[in-house]
Amino acid sequence: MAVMTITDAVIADNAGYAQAVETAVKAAAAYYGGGDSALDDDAYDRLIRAITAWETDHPEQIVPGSPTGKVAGGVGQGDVPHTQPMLSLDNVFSLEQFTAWAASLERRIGRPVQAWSVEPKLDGLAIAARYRDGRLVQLITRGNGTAGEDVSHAIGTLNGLPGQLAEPVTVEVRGEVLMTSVQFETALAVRAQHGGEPFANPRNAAAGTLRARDRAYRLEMTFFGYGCLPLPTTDTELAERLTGSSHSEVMACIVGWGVQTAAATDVPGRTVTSVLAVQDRVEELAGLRADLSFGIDGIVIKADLAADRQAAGSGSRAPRWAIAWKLPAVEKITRLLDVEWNVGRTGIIAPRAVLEPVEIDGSVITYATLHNPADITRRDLRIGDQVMVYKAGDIIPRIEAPVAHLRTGAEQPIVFPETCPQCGSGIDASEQRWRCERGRDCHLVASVSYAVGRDQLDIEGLGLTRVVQLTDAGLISDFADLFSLTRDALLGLERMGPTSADNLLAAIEQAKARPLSRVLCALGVRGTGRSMSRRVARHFATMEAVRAADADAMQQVDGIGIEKAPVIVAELAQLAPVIDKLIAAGVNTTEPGATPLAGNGAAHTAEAAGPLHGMTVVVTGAMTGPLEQLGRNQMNELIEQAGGRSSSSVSKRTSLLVAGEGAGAKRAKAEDLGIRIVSPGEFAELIADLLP
Ligand SMILES: NC(=O)c1ccc[n+]([C@@H]2O[C@H](COP(=O)([O-])OP(=O)(O)OC[C@H]3O[C@@H](n4cnc5c(N)ncnc54)[C@H](O)[C@@H]3O)[C@@H](O)[C@H]2O)c1
Ligand SMILES: [Zn+2]
Repeated sequence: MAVMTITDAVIADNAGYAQAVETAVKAAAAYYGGGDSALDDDAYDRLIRAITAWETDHPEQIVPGSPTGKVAGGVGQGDVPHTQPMLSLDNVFSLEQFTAWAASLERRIGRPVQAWSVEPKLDGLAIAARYRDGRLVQLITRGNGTAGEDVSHAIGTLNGLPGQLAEPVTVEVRGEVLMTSVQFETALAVRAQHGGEPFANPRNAAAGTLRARDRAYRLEMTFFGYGCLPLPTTDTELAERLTGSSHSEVMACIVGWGVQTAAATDVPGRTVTSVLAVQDRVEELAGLRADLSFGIDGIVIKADLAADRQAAGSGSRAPRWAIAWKLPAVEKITRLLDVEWNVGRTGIIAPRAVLEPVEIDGSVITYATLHNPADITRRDLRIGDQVMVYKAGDIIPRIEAPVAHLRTGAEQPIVFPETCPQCGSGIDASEQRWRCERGRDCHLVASVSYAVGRDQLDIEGLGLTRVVQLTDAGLISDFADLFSLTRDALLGLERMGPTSADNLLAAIEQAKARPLSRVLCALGVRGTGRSMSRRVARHFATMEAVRAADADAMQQVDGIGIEKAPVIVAELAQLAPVIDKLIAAGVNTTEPGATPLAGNGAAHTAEAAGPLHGMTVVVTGAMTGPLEQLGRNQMNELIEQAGGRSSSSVSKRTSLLVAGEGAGAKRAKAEDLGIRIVSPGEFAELIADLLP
């Protein structure tokens, strides 16, 4: 199990100390008060460790408001006195630390601890529930440990804490209030309906909900008991039974009365008799953490026997007979940079959050799942939000919710797609999970639409609707099948008359003559867009040479590195059936202007002699004259055929700017940098040989 390794911030001087105390107190007040803390637990704990370190070295400078050594950082409030203090817990982070703590406890009580009770440390907030004659009469928060707030208004909203016990006993049950993930999602939805800000995480939602008095809505929470003690009016026999029994016996007793405990979960408390057995159980619980429907932030280990607990006693902040073995933090705050919409194999359109990289439990997280669009709406998520991200074990990281109070006003709404982001078809939004109307054919429609696009094979008359029609009719299973479409097959399609069919066939026929670079681009090899396809085509000159290239040969192409090369080679191999079909259909397999070299397979291109040899050329503004009809991609093709390199941004390395009408910022920048600027007309003369 991971030991905490993150180095803590170091406080440099007294002013830094004062600042740290202020930050920590503010965070704790928000944390325990049900507001949003600006810090995640990990950041808070590191701050506290830094403050503690400073105070150890400068005991004379400790300020009275310091959060260290106090229950709830000293910020808890309330006017209902506790019968016995409700304390914090001391922490350990490793087996060594736990062993040392256990040894010191055994030294203190003067005998070995015979039994340890090992329970999950539920990540919610502590509450005392007072029962009189079996009826739940009062709920009190932990507050400052000595007195808490009366939150009896929450009676009836806590699953697992019955209004009436099975026996008419007078007792105080203590336990944790939290929200399960289902309760949290419901809370977010209800809150959004009422125009409230989202809760940052389940713990925050529980804290806020427990203390809220006059909300127009009620939210359900969950209670797990982990302690029980007598009240002053408890009858003597029961009082003695409670104080004289082992912790595990008391737990069994409250379960019998109808109170829910961790025994009802996948992580029940266990009693074990050795430190090593404690460690085993801790590891087991840690392994189960990711799959739980509620948060745990550690494991609580208690001396089970009443005699051991009494002998150990308590300090002012924490009992000496119990310890929290903390697990690594699985929740961090980071920024939501963007939302991507990915289409899965079956056409499911799933949003995915792009995050400012953040380290959680040893791995760097850059993406998080958002499941479905309703998830986003429920959370009122916005681009730029600070968000609480959760990642435990092997689960996919998820965004719990935004930390709404950290908003600056610069956050932007998340734009939902109106058509399928992969193929452009309609979206079926009737269910929670959106789906492309093409379902499993989405990828086919997308890849064919891409292949026939203007910058690839440029087949006129093959818009999305036609591609969908051909796909739905089962006439194509990849874009190469287009070249074997028959007139009869086309005529069988709806809204396809003889003229349209002939036009389409003619357009397809024309596409067979496209240069190799266009054909390569149409294949849609990952990581190779238009300009990379041109470079590959010019380098190898023929499809045969491209296919014969291994990773080493592929790496000779300008811009293809050691990582990309094998990926391209592998993808081309996978596309072999499609390429074979293209060749069989008579599609052109050569690049004009490039001639293949024997030997190393690299082509000898005309570029050495080209008029733009060695130049980096940028095009901006509207083209006129002989270049008027050319799109950017075609301009770039020309530049590269002329031996130059095309680029989209002006920098010191730019050799030439072709500035058409309406050229603005790029022109100004080129002027600043003293770069040569030509008009479209001048440029056309420069490359006149290459123009048709
Ligand atoms: N993010 C913030 O700004 C911020 C501010 C303050 C505190 N915190 C976090 O709160 C924690 C410390 O606060 P704390 O004193 O509330 O908790 P603690 O870690 O000292 O533990 C004591 C609490 O554990 C809970 N608990 C859960 N399961 C239990 C079990 N089986 N038996 C007994 N107790 C159990 C009880 O509520 C009890 O009050 C730290 O981890 C800190 O990161 C965060
Ligand atoms: Zn689609």
